[in-house]
Amino acid sequence: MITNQQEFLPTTITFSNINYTVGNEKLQSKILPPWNANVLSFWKSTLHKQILTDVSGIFTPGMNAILGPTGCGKSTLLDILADRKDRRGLSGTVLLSGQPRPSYFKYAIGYVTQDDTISETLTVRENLLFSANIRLPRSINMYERIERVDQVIRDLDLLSCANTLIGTDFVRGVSGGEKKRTSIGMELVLSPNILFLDEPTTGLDASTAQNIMTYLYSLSKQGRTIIFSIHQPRYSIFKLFDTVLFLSSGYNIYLGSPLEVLPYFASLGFTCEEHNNPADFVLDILIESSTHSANELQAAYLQSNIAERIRNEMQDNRYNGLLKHHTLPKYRTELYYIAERTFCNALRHPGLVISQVISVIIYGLFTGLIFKQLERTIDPGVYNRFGAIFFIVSCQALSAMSALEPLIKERALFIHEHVSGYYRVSSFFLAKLMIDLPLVHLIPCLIYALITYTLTDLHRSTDRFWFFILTNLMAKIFGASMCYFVAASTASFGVALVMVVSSNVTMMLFSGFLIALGSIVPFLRWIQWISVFRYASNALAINEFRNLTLCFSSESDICITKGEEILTRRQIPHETTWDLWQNIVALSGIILAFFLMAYMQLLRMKKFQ
Ligand SMILES: Nc1ncnc2c1ncn2[C@@H]1O[C@H](COP(=O)(O)OP(=O)(O)OP(=O)(O)O)[C@@H](O)[C@H]1O
Repeated sequence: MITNQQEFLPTTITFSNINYTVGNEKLQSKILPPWNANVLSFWKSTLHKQILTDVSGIFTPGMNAILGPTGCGKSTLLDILADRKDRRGLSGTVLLSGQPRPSYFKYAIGYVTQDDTISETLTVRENLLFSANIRLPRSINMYERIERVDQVIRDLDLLSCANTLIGTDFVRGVSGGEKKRTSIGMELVLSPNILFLDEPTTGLDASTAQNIMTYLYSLSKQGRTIIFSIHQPRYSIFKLFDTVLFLSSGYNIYLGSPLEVLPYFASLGFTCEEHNNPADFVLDILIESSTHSANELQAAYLQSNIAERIRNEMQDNRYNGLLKHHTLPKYRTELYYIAERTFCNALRHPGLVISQVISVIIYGLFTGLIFKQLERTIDPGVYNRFGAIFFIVSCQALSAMSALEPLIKERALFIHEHVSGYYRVSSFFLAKLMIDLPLVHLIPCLIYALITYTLTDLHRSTDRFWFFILTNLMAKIFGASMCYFVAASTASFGVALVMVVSSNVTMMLFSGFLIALGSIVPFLRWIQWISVFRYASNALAINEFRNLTLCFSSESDICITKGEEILTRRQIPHETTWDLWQNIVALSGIILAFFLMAYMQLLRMKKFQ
């Protein structure tokens, strides 16, 4: 139970004439008459749609529930009140205790998402500590933060699972209820006056849902304003509410005390059967009502005494509680905590690090066995050496793709934390590069490169060895940089896979190893200049064939062909040192461009939902 009886200055959220539309009205009027909307179903999401219509009301300290049938606009209204919606298509005003919301509003409130966006590879305590460390002001020292986290753990009854991982696809973690309570705890360490929750009971069994709502009720009794959307609450939950707002097709049908719900609907001619749950009773009415009657129900409500009382309360400005100013922590503190979390994440993700290491060992041995005997002959030695080079480069660049799925999964977490003002984008990005790149990419890359170099009969010398390692690293980092960019650009794994595979296949075609570049139609030849496979393979080819003497056959001792001649025949420039290093410079440029584009995409990522 709640032991921290901190009192909060009562804070209200007043909203007037909220209208919200999505899509393009012009597009609808122009496109629909000549075309059938069903045929153009893929355009439907961009067609004009009114989601909320003239929604007004006030939420005061206590339990404020937004109810209604599915798709009626509950989450949309919640996001608008929490300042998480794109302002395009939005009109009306939202006030915080009678004043415009400050710019840091969304960073100073608590917002719990429906699908519990928390780090799955951390324990309950580690997640809470991360939130406390990164979001609490500098004036609160480490001991106080730990004390606050312990307090939240006790309050949320999470002691028994405090050191349990949240859980991934591979590792069973906490239960659904414990995960939801951890999500709430992530916000409570901030001790916010206002807490928004999007469907906090969805997916939970009846007793867990009851526990969560009872806990929220006790929080509201501390003076907090708790605002949440909810689906079909049981009566035992419904009676915990102080204010209920019923929405139907985006119209507010009722806003007021839950105690007055039944008398109000009775006055409209809807009689509730004895022992029926009032929430179920109203939801049944709303499910049966069409948009047209939702409009009429809103008009009836606006003329009621209850609506009149709410309007007076909205004018009243009885409460004046505001939010504490939100400040970001020092850059290096932020970087430290994100890097620490990324490190745990990488180590505890067996699907990534361990499987990567095992697969590169197996693949390294396989490559080594296949290309074990690289004869110093023109035929098949030259052919096999080029094959080995191209294969090694392809393995390095393509194996980075295994990081794509975890990166896409992490996207939702990044968006939630970014929107909630946990950290700067640059510190998130830098921490990922500092930790993920070596752990997830560079170590497997080095293992693969060392095994293949040891087992194959590639041209050996100290200089050649180091250059081989460098080129392998560049190919791998390129693969990783492309995955970062793609994961930052799309939320769909399928689309990401298509983007990565098609770009790599195109670059492979223009490597000069599958088809002579001069044979390709001239207007497509420019692609060779952005082909990472061409630069990396050329670099390794020069490394291999320079100063290599080749014989006519294994049995022959006539060894007069120089490796340089082979390079000339393949039109690979190799005369000067720059000819070799220009490939590394080009690779660095392409890698840098992908990292920059990934960073820009993260910056551009929607701050709204
Ligand atoms: N960007 C958008 N483009 C098109 N339609 C949208 C968009 N955002 C919301 N909608 C539509 O607006 C309506 C309200 O959505 P919202 O998510 O707010 O409903 P909800 O009441 O929370 O539903 P549920 O209870 O099922 O979560 C839905 O019909 C939804 O499809």
